[in-house]
Parts: sequence; structure tokens; C-alpha cells
Amino acid sequence: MKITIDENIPYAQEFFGSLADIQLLPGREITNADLQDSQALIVRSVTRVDQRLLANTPVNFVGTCTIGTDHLDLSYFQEHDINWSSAPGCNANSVVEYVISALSALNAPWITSTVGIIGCGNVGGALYRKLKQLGIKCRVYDPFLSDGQCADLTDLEIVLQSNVICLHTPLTTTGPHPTFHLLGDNELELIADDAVLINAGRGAVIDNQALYRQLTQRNLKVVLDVWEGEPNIMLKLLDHVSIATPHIAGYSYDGKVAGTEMIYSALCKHLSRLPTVKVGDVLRELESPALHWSGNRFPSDIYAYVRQSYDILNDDKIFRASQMNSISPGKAFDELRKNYPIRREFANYYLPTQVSDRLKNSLIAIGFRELH
Ligand SMILES: NC(=O)C1=CN([C@@H]2O[C@H](COP(=O)(O)OP(=O)(O)OC[C@H]3O[C@@H](n4cnc5c(N)ncnc54)[C@H](O)[C@@H]3O)[C@@H](O)[C@H]2O)C=CC1
Ligand SMILES: O=C(O)C(=O)[C@H](O)COP(=O)(O)O
Repeated sequence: MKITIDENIPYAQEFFGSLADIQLLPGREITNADLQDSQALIVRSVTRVDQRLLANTPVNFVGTCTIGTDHLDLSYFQEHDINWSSAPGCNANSVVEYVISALSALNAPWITSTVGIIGCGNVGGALYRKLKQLGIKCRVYDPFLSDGQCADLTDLEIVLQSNVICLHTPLTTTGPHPTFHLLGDNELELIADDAVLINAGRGAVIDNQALYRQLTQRNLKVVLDVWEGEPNIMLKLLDHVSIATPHIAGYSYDGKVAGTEMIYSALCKHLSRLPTVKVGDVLRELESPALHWSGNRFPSDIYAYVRQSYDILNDDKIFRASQMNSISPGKAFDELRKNYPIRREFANYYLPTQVSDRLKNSLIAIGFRELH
């Protein structure tokens, strides 16, 4: 058996090599010809998997080591009896930490803000629970949830009037509530001038042209991880965005490896094999990261701890430089993603014992651990 796999999937050899011969290829370059003798295809979000790619190949299993599935033609899979799996929730916590880092970097008074969450599934729901634990007021728009599932559900128009607005919907173009260009001119105009808008879902959920028009007229603070037309983003929009990153919100190491493991387990199930490789086996080689401050003076605010473990402004700086200095910004976008450094989630950081109980409780609420 042969499996074709995106070369950017960490530990592909360790996991999938235990099942079959593997062929590693750049995700954007996988062609129909490459799949002529592959029974399974394992991708990330950059490979469009549809009839063009799969027709007349023996592929009968498609796995995507991602939460999003908008790059998969699921109707085609159903019509052709192709089994498939995504990795729901694998990097949800990574995205939540990205949002927390963005708010910390902007010095937004988010602890005393009202936060609006659009799309309250694995990512939006995890963000919602953490914010509620911190006592932060939330408003939620998710037309697929009922009041019994979330006490703070309200209309989109009300959510857009929050101090912070976070987008966590999938990208959809069909169904009763498609999200393609969910925020266009009319919706963006409802957002207050001093609000923060964060998109770490999919680029096309915001009409980027409309956003650009807004940002040339007023100083809304916008954080974009995802962009229309990736990897070739609208460069003039970049200048107007407060924090910009190349679709790495979900790129914690923990999240990426969890995605690989979930698809490995799904493929084992498809093949009626028992999984033999575990995430702990491959992660054991990594040292636990440490929180470092000079001397014994530990900061007394959440922001400093967040920045120590994940400073989004480093990603912003590197991304802007790459887009400005490269003759091929699209390639630079992909290169940054390919070579993204290891970023561990807050749960891998143990708090110093000197931290006050009040601060410790808040830090634990967002994922840090106490040293026992
Ligand atoms: N930037 C990044 O690195 C990452 C981005 N993502 C994106 O985030 C999306 C959400 O992820 P999860 O929360 O795990 O997915 P999920 O499927 O668990 O939750 C999505 C939620 O959005 C809601 N929704 C659907 N249409 C809506 C609409 N029109 N308006 C408001 N809410 C709507 C659904 O009811 C659901 O509750 C993914 O589909 C993916 O596109 C996910 C991981 C990483
Ligand atoms: O899981 C998702 O959905 C994401 O957006 C991923 O973090 C995107 O990463 P790639 O699959 O494009 O490497």
C-alpha cells in the first residue's frame, strides 16, 4: 500500500510509515499523476481535493490534519465512496492562545471588555469558556446553536457592537447560513471605531476589499491570521492591519502533532488496524519550555506571561518583513508556514511559585499549569 502525504505534516514518517510506503510531496503541488498508485491521501489545508485531483486514482481514503474542511469536495467523496476524516478540535486551543496573545499584545483592556464570538464550536467555544472563567462578558452569534447550548447567544448585529470581535466560523458557501463574506461593508460599519476585530477562521469570511475600504477611512484595530487569496494576499491591506500573521493561529506544535495523530488513528480504523504509534512517543523528545525573567521579579500581569510563552508580535514582525522584502510574497507566505518554529501551548509552561493566588487563578484559567 502507498500513502501520499503533504511534506509539511510533522512526524508523517513515524506515524504513517508504520502502515505503508509513503510519498511526501509539497501540498500545493500534489497532482492527479502523483496519486496513480496511492490508496490514501493525507493533506493539510492547502491542497484542494476534488475530482480533478482524485479522478481515476485508487485513493479511497482522504485525511486532512486540519479542523477546516473547505478544501475538500465532500460531495465528490460521497458520490465515489471515498472515506475521509478531518481532525476536529486538534488545534482549537492553539487558536484560542493566538487570540489571547493578540489581545495581550494590543494592550486591549480585554479583561474588562465585552467580547463577541462569531461561531461557537470547538475554537469559539473554548475561547468562550476561558473568557467566562476570567469573568469577561461575552456575546455569541451562532445560528446553529440553541439557547440551551449557550446562554449568551444573540444577533450578529449585537455581537458586532462588542469591544472585541472574534471570528471562528468555517468557510461555507451553501446551506442556510453561508459564511462567505459574512462581514461585508454593512456589517463592518456596525463595528465601533475603538473595537478590535480578529479573524483566525478563514480569510474569505471577511470581504477583504470591504475591510480595506473601511481601514482607509478609520482606525479600527484588526488582527488577521487568515486572508482572502492565500498565499497571495492583498498587500495593501497588510499596511492597515494592526497585527498580521500567515495563517499560523493553529500552528502550536501540540496542535499540529494532535492533527497527525487523529488522522493516523482514522486511517488505522479505515484499514481495520490497531494504532501502534502515540503522540506521547514522538513528543517525549522535546524539552519542556521554561518561563524566564531576569532575577526573581515576576511580572504581576497576565499579558507578560502570555508574551513569554507566545509573543504574536514576533510572528507579525517576521511576516511583514517577508511580505515587504520578497519578490515573491506568495512563496514567502508559504515558506514562513513551512519553517514555523516550535511553539508550545500554555499548558506546557509551569508557573513560578511566587505568583500571587489571584494572578495564578487567571493564568490557570487560560491554560498555564501550577507546579506541584
Ligand atoms: N487560523 C487557523 O490556523 C485555524 C483556523 N481554523 C478555522 O476555524 C474554523 C472553526 O473551527 P472550529 O471551531 O474547530 O469548528 P467547529 O465546526 O467546531 O465550529 C464552527 C462553529 O461555527 C458555527 N457557524 C457555522 N456557520 C455560521 C455562521 N454563518 N455564523 C456563525 N456561526 C456559524 C457552527 O455552528 C459551529 O458552532 C474552522 O472551520 C477553520 O476554518 C481552525 C483551526 C486553525
Ligand atoms: O486546522 C485548520 O483548519 C487550519 O487552518 C490549519 O491550522 C491550517 O494549517 P495548514 O493545514 O494550512 O498547514
